[in-house]
Amino acid sequence: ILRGSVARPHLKPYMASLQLDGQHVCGGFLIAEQWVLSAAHCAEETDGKLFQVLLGAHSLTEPEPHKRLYQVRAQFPHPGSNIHNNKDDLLLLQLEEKAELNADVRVLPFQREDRDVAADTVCEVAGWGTIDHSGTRPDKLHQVERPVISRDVCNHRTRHDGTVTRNMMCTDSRRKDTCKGDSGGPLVCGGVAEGVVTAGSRVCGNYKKPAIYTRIAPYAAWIDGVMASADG
Ligand SMILES: NCc1cccc(NC(=O)c2cccc3[nH]c(C(N)=O)cc23)c1
Repeated sequence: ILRGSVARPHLKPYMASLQLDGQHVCGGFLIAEQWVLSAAHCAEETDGKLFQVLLGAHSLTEPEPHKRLYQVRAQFPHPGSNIHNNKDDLLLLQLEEKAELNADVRVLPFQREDRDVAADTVCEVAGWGTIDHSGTRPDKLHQVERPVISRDVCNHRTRHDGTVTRNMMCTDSRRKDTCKGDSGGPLVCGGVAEGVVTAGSRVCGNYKKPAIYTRIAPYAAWIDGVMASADG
């Protein structure tokens, strides 16, 4: 998160850190007791290894009362996701067991109504992604508030030039923005997850390249289907 602030500890109890060999790779969030939603791009360079999911954390390194690292039973990238574009950039992770819910570990509801969030709506996004252009990685969760911009503005020739589909949404990226390692985290508007951070053009903090999110509502049926089929 560029030019945001350290989040209030444990006030985003749905946040997950997707880790490999103890290193934070991407964000994610708890959508059900045994399920985390993130971005498919996060699993691209993992060489087939499964993530571990850290829940209940504020600091990535310090001991905290409800912090716990969960093993992942299975990962389900959306079948339409691919390395060449941002389409269907969603990843479902089934935890090895149900997460123990408490004050620091909570499920976040996601939007099921497929209707665009109005432009200028101020939403918030959090993550353990890089916090400056030197690539400094924070120990503590950061957050930032960002206004939604219309798909037409985001698709302008000088911005994302028509590549933002109806299944995506954008927020203004002037100065304050998401960045490397924030992918997979939720864009939360009015207490509901409306989008999932995607790296998009990978650019951070440049107003010419607004942040792009995969809208969740269009994928509600896919999410329900995977959870139902895997839970048995
Ligand atoms: N503001 C939009 C936004 C949201 C989330 C992430 C990103 N930016 C990256 O993720 C990124 C940035 C720079 C080098 C990079 N190399 C790689 C990589 N996977 O090798 C990713 C990146 C941008």
